[in-house]
Amino acid sequence: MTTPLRLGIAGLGTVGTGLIKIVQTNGDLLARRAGRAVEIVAVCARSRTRNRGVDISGYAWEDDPVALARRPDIDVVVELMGGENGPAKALTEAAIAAGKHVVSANKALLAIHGQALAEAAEAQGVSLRYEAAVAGGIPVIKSLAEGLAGNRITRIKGVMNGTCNYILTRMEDAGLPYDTVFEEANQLGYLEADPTLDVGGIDAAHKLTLLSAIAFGVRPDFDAIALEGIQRISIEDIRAAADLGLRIKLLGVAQMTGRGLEQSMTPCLVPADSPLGQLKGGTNMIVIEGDAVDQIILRGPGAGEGPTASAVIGDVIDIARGFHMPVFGQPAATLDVAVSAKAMGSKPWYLRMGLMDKPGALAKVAEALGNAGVSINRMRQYGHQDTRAPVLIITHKTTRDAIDHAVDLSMKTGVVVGEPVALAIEED
Ligand SMILES: NC(=O)C1=CN([C@@H]2O[C@H](COP(=O)(O)OP(=O)(O)OC[C@H]3O[C@@H](n4cnc5c(N)ncnc54)[C@H](O)[C@@H]3O)[C@@H](O)[C@H]2O)C=CC1
Ligand SMILES: N[C@@H](CC=O)C(=O)O
Ligand code: NA
Repeated sequence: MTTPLRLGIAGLGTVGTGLIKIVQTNGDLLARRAGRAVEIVAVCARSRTRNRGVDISGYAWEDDPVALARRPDIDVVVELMGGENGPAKALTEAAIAAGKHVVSANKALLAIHGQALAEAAEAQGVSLRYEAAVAGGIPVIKSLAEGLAGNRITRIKGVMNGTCNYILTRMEDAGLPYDTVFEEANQLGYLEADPTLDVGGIDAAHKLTLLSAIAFGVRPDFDAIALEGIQRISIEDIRAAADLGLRIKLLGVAQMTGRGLEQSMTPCLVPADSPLGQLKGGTNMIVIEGDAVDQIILRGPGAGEGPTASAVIGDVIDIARGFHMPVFGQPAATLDVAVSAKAMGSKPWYLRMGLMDKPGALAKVAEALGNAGVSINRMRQYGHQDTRAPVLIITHKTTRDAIDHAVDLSMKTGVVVGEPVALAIEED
């Protein structure tokens, strides 16, 4: 008789509760597929008594996550607490040191400490798996590390934060204000404990860090990503983009160029009728390009209870089956230090600025752009607002540095009111 695989779960919030529901509901199926029973032995959270809609009375309780990690009756520690440092890091390190496998949904922890944790796990011969950490229910880690393992990956791009996509698309479709759609995302269980990680693009950049490590064989390096959140995007931008046949997405791009690995996570404009432009709500999409496969597109729920727990249990089943893989798809010691640049390549840009409503204002801004080497493709002026004349400029292809310089020079003309908004247009 094969012994059961015994789990200890740290964190009983959205994802932890989802995991318990799957184990309790699909126990027979898991046992058949894993070849052995999967049992929850012990759990740990801040509150023992909170009503979670699941019965946890049959599991041992631990107040201290590290004590849970060290329990001799546990084979796999599932870390669903979150946080880049603190108890999540201590528990993961303790579990690895105690020779336990770890399954985690914690992209922040892995993006910042992934290299050290991977080296420790590989030295101990245990698995450290994190499918839930990137794009929730989409099996993107498996796709890259297993299905596409024979490809030289050339580019990854995609929408990797459900909260941001939910906010941007609900504001446009339902004409609802930011605060209302933010609360809806909260109710759906999409938000990080600190939601500035979501809207600041940091959560999505953590995910891109992990994908880049697997795809390009580089050490996880969060600081190598050019980063900007969606906080400055207004309903005016969403409407102006729609008028141009475009939609705003928080888009991650990682590509190997002659200059090295270029990585960015920034709000971008994409054609409204493209697969990325059509993406609604908390859905994520990852486009992967490889030398042999050409292009594949993965689309699915990137957040929420069921989808995220689905990814966690997939990792647990792999461990139950005895499947073992290096943390980032190749031994951590062989990962390169990334020759990376916080760059975005050359693209057309969207610029929205408010100009003083006086003769010559537009000419001064056009001259400023010219002086920065930025060439204008098309321009549109909107109805005046008080003494302000909003103007939209679409440039020919140019670099982020040139756009930043153009914005600086425009501000120095003295005719720009407020902060201009600059968004790259991702055409292909
Ligand atoms: N909610 C989602 O859609 C997704 C979440 N994730 C990740 O999954 C992890 C968990 O997320 P959620 O379930 O949404 O969080 P949550 O806030 O709903 O739940 C966190 C749980 O951890 C427990 N916890 C936190 N600190 C603790 C401590 N010091 N000691 C004991 N227990 C502690 C809390 O009591 C709570 O039960 C995070 O790393 C998050 O980034 C990943 C993908 C999607
Ligand atoms: N907060 C995240 C949850 C999943 O990773 C998101 O909104 O995508
Ligand atoms: Na995933």
